[in-house]
Amino acid sequence: MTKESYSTKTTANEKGIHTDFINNMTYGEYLKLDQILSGQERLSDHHDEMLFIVIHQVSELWMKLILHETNAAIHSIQSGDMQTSFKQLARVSKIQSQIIQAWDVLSTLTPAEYMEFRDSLGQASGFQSYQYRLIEFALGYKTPHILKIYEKDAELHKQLKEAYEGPGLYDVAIDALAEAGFKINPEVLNRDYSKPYEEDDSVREAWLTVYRDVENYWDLYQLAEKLVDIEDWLQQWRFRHMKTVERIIGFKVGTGGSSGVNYLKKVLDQRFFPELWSLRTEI
Ligand code: HEM
Ligand SMILES: N[C@@H](CC(=O)c1ccccc1NC=O)C(=O)O
Repeated sequence: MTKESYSTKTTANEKGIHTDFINNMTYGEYLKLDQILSGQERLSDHHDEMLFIVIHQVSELWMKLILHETNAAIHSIQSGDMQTSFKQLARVSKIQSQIIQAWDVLSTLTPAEYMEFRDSLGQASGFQSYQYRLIEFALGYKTPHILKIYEKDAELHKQLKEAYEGPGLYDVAIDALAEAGFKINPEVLNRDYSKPYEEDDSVREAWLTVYRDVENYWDLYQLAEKLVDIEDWLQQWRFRHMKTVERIIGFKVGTGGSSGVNYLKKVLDQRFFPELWSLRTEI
């Protein structure tokens, strides 16, 4: 052994080992494909259960990126970096338009095929998707009973509670209105983020001015339209979910214990950024 190679060996610290691993790393190792591709375990031996699992997993992966971008956008807005937030929020909308395509694939599942493996799902339901709830919270949409679903898992419950009690995208957008000099009701500015948001006249008036005087409030206008895009896509996702469910299980009750399609129809009435919609009637 030469002195040189000996010395590299003995001085090989963690960084060296890490570099060595990266240099020899394969595509599959980097993407952890062993982990990802070993997670499609059908509980029935039904051919179509694979479709059902993959659609959900793909949707959850996209949700992970939506959360990553939305939380980053919240930070960007808080630090006054509007341009960066526009880029992040535009990406969220594009992802949403991708996820919606999944309903077309799932609609190829016939009602009879689904009924052949539905029993294997037990009481599991999309109702329990914690990433979906984290997205709702990040958008500022809070419903009091939701956290109860996760009470049995202390760590998950803690993570959700933190997001539930923190400011959402709409809260920081309203702060940006105040920052720009708009008179916003102090009760809104100091509100308890864990309470469902209630429409407010001062917020609607501020957005109205932004929409009427776009040239002077270009950043805020762009921010508002990005939020409208996101709510619009989310409602489209909800609508396609509801219609796909009706197409596949009709009006059967849900595995999660809800009334099924009628519950999903009711959820469609809930709004995220109410003033951004109501102002349009007044313009
Ligand atoms: C055959 C396909 C599907 C059927 C029959 C179905 C059915 C249902 C039903 C009946 C509910 C109401 C809760 C319950 O009682 O279970 C629900 C909720 C939900 N599902 Fe699905 N679903 C399907 C596919 C999907 C997919 C692909 C996703 C994507 C991740 C998804 C995500 C959700 C979410 C997030 C909720 C909660 C909605 C809310 O509370 O606002 N579902 N689903
Ligand atoms: N709630 C559905 C079951 C269901 O769709 C589901 C079951 C397990 C994992 C994800 C699911 N997807 C969305 O709700 C049903 O009532 O058939």
